[in-house]
Amino acid sequence: VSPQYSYVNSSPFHELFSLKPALSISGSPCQQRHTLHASEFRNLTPQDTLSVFEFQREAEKFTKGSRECLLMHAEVLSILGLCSVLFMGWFKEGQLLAFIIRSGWDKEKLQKVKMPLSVHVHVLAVHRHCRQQGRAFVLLWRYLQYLRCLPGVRRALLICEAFLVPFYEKAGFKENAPSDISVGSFCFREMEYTLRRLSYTCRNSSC
Ligand SMILES: CC(=O)SCCNC(=O)CCNC(=O)[C@H](O)C(C)(C)COP(=O)(O)OP(=O)(O)OC[C@H]1O[C@@H](n2cnc3c(N)ncnc32)[C@H](O)[C@@H]1OP(=O)(O)O
Repeated sequence: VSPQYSYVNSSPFHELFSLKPALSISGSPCQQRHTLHASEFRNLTPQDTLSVFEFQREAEKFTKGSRECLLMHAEVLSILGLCSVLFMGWFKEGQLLAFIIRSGWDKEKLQKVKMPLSVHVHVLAVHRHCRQQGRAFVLLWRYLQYLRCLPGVRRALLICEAFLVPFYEKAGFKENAPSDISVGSFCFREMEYTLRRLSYTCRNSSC
């Protein structure tokens, strides 16, 4: 499996999840250069640090009191530099629309364990101007398909607030016992997704 994952409307699933017409995100200049892909799913890299940092800062989850969850600019830069293979962004004409980043990123762990058994999704976020259009669902689905192909990864785990449980259940996650993690007054549910191997990825492999 190539560590770089670039997905430019060419997947066999594209017809299932074709994109809606181009959006103009107000407040941020839309890049229109011909060299930019109309729509692209790819791993996030350190060059995306500023976009990710600004993006998560505006997400209401972080501005309504739960600032402990906010990753600092240096942390974002550091985690994107360490293991970009587990972070995915959805770009439209070069503009970041949505991203997923995983947690458990401390340097020691990443150096010891090249590919973890469980991937902990830390943040799934969609730009506030693009919500309620099914984008989080599409990105999550693509991310789970992608994880399936990574050797050794067996499940995806995340914690979320109760109101998002139905959303993650719709995406195939099952609720575990309530999480003992709390941030200020926020309590969380733990959700788990078991990654079943696709038959063609198992052929000629030990998984
Ligand atoms: C592991 C984690 O990251 S948990 C934290 C999730 N991220 C955040 O809170 C960051 C800020 N919020 C966001 O970025 C977005 O609102 C997201 C990621 C939660 C949802 O993105 P969207 O693209 O709008 O979601 P999408 O359109 O695919 O699905 C919408 C579904 O999400 C759920 N949902 C999204 N926001 C809410 C909300 N505020 N209240 C209740 N349900 C919600 C609903 O189930 C909805 O389903 P419906 O269309 O049947 O009503």
